[in-house]
Amino acid sequence: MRAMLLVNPKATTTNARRRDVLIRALGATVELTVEQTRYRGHAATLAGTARAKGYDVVAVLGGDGTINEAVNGLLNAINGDDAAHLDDPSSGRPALLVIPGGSANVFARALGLPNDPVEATGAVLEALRDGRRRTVGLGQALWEGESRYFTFCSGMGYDAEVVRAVEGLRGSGRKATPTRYVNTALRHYLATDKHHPAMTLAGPGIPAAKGVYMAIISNTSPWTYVGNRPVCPTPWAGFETGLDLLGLQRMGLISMLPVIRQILTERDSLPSGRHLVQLHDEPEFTLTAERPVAFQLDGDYLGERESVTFRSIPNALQVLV
Ligand SMILES: Nc1ncnc2c1ncn2[C@@H]1O[C@H](COP(=O)(O)OP(=O)(O)OP(=O)(O)O)[C@@H](O)[C@H]1O
Repeated sequence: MRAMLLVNPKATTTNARRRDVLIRALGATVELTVEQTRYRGHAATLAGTARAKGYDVVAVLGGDGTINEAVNGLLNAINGDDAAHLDDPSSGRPALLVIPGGSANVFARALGLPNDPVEATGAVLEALRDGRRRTVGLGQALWEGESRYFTFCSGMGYDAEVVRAVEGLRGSGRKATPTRYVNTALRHYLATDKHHPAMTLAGPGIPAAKGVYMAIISNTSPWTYVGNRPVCPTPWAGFETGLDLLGLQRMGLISMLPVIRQILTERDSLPSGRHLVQLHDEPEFTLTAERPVAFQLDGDYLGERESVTFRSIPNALQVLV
């Protein structure tokens, strides 16, 4: 079995020692090629090359950003995606293996992997030896002739504004810790527009919902973690179903506090409240905005957009887990 390991040396919790331990462990089980990412987007190119060269596995040591790039490289194949037309498209692409090396590691943890890289390495090695695979669906966002796949979430509005603000802080050298996200979210709440909702949600078979301030689009649950606590605005979302959505039509504290309390409490029922828009297991929907709205995907800020379509891509990848 041939595997390409992509290491992002700049990811928050990745270091040379962890990388070397992992290389030794994986190298004893598979024929291993190791590549370090050198710039933004490099993981996509490397994963695309791995697929073109017929590798069986693409392994990633890094955070959710690097995993997102690798997944996009695997699906946007260099010579076109000939797997999309297979009954099971995942079987025509290298399998994915992830070892958490970022700050939040949402994708890895949502798959049930331990957040500790050493323990996670043990778990994925076992999966590799036993051939244990899980087929997962992905989300795809499409806007203005562009598109990108996402593994766990996308968002428009306030949450994307917070992602943008945290990215700004990281640009000035500060790390993205859970505390920093929470503090930035609280500070930014004072600045976000709470009086002029910009978005309308619509889709095939979905009644139009107007006046949406922010929307979280999920391919799995949890949406994120604050430390060890899972945050679940869309508790029914899963890798094996279509996309879920939670939209907020009120941004005042009286409306938001009960919702925040509910999504921070582990529960199987959907959040309840009068000004919520919720979708479960949908193949496609579109958010259109009266003015450009902040947009994020797997925690990566992607600018301001006026219309984004979200599509579920079933059976997209096999993950060794
Ligand atoms: N050599 C590099 N130098 C600078 N940036 C890089 C390099 N290699 C990859 N990147 C970029 O770093 C970004 C962040 O990496 P990654 O997501 O792996 O770690 P993280 O940000 O610590 O984790 P998380 O996404 O969980 O917060 C990615 O978008 C990737 O494009």
